[in-house]
Amino acid sequence: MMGTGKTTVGRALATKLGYRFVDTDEIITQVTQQSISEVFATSGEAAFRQIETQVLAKVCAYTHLAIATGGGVVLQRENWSYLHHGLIVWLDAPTELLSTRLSADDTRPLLQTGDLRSQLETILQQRQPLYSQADLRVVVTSEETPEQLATRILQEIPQVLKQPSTLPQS
Ligand SMILES: Nc1ncnc2c1ncn2[C@@H]1O[C@H](COP(=O)(O)OP(=O)(O)O)[C@@H](O)[C@H]1O
Ligand SMILES: O=C(O)C1=C[C@@H](OP(=O)(O)O)[C@@H](O)[C@H](O)C1
Ligand SMILES: [Mg+2]
Repeated sequence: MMGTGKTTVGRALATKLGYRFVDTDEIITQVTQQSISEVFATSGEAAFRQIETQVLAKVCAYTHLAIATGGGVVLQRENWSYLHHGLIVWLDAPTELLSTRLSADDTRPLLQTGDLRSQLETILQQRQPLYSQADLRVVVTSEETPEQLATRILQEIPQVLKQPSTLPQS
């Protein structure tokens, strides 16, 4: 979800792994030569989603790469086949924390109309079933730095790679 820290924590995670890092929004900004807000304003959300899918389709093929996506990447069914090239981490943060973080932020076009808190709640409610399809859910609180969160993600990844029930019996 927007504001949970995908861009910030994803970068920290890549550093810890010795991986490269890309953010799909940053690539979209580079290829369109427009900010995300400008893409939404001039071309609309549907066009943005098409570009996002094209970018994801390219970057998902790389190994040793941590990818931060936009929070709406879960909305397009075909994106899931690309996401599943890797391990999908869901940063799950309460709307209260998100609204504190994003109250002075005007870079997320979907949050620029109406009351921020209720917008976040509405979008989160719609997307929760999609986010819950991720491989790993990490609950975000205000207490941990991006580096601490990245460390915790690294600690939790082995548990989803080696589900006891899927291991061969010895
Ligand atoms: N663990 C954290 N602790 C404090 N602030 C954070 C943390 N993670 C992200 N932030 C801040 O929250 C805001 C949103 O983070 P960002 O990485 O852009 O989220 P996303 O990419 O999920 O929308 C930024 O201002 C960022 O600096
Ligand atoms: O959730 C969304 O629909 C969006 C999230 C944004 O990225 P972040 O999740 O990094 O804020 C960005 O892709 C765009 O504003 C749409
Ligand atoms: Mg981001």
